[in-house]
Amino acid sequence: MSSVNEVSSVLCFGCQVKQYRHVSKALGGLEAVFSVIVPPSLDTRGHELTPVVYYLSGLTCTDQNFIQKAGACRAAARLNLIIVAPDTSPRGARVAGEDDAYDFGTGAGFYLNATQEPYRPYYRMYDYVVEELPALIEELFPSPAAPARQRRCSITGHSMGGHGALVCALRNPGKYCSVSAFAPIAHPSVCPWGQKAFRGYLGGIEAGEMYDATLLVADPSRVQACNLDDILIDQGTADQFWCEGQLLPEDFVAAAKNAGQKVTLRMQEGYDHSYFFVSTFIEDHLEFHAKRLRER
Ligand SMILES: N[C@@H](CCC(=O)N[C@@H](CS)C(=O)NCC(=O)O)C(=O)O
Repeated sequence: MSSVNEVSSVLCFGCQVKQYRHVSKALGGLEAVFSVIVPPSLDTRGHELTPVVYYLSGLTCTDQNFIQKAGACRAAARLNLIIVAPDTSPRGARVAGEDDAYDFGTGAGFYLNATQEPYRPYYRMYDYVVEELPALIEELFPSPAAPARQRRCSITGHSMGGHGALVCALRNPGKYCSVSAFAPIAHPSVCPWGQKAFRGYLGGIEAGEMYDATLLVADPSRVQACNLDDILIDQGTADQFWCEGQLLPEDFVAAAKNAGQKVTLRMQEGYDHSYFFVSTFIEDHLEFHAKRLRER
C-alpha cells in the first residue's frame, strides 16, 4: 500500500497537475504536501525515460505558488519533463517562534537540516528534498528499468529555493544532471536572510558553511566532482531584494570563476523578484535542463 495519497488532479496543457499528501519521516512525522506536473507522454513504458526537475520555492511559498503562477505546464508537456514542487518548510510543528516572521520558521525552512532546538526534529528540508522526495517519486512513478537505469534529475528554484537548488547540486556530485536558479540567495553567510536562518537553525553563521552556495562553489575539487558544464542564473535588475544585498549572485559568479565553474548569469533588465519574473524565464530554464537530462 502506498504511503502517499493523492489530494487532487487537474489537467493543464495536457499535463496532470497533482498534489500529494504523506507523513514525512524527514520532517519528524509531520504531514507534508507536494505537487507534481506529469507530462502527457508519461505512460508505463515511458517512466524510465521521463526525467524529473525539482523546483524549490522561496520565502512564504507553499507548493502552490509555482504550480499556479509559473506557467510551467506547456513547456513540461513539450519537453516531456516531470516537475516536482515541494513545500518550503514543515507545517504544524508547533514550536515556539516558528510563526513570528515571514523569513524564518513556517514557509522559510531554507532547505537545511536544523541542529538547534526546538527546530531540530522537524526542520529538515535538506534531507526531505535530497532523500525522501526522490524515493516518493520512484514509488509513484516506478521505473521498469530500475535499478539498472536510474531516473535522471535536475534541480532549480527561486530565491530561498535558488539557494536550496545550488546547495543540493553542489553537495551531491552526480545526483543532479544540471542546476539553475532564479534570483537565488547565493551567499547566505553574508546577507540578513541567510544569517538569521543560520543563527536560528544551526546556532551560528559559521555553521552554515555547507549550506552556502558561494562557499561551496569556491572549492575546485567539488566543482570538478560535480562536473556541471554550466549553471544558469537569472536575476532581475529591478528586484528589491537584489538591490538590498540579500541575493548576491555576483559573489557566486566570482567564486565559481576562481574555481573553474562556468556560470551564465543573465541580468534581466527591469524584472523584479516576483512570479512575473519566474514565469517569463521558466521555459528557458526547463530547456536548459531538458538538454542536459537527455544528453549527459
Ligand atoms: N515580504 C515579502 C517577501 C517574500 C517574497 O517575496 N517571497 C517570494 C520568494 S522570496 C515569493 O515567491 N513570494 C510568493 C509569491 O510571489 O507568490 C512577502 O512577505 O511576501
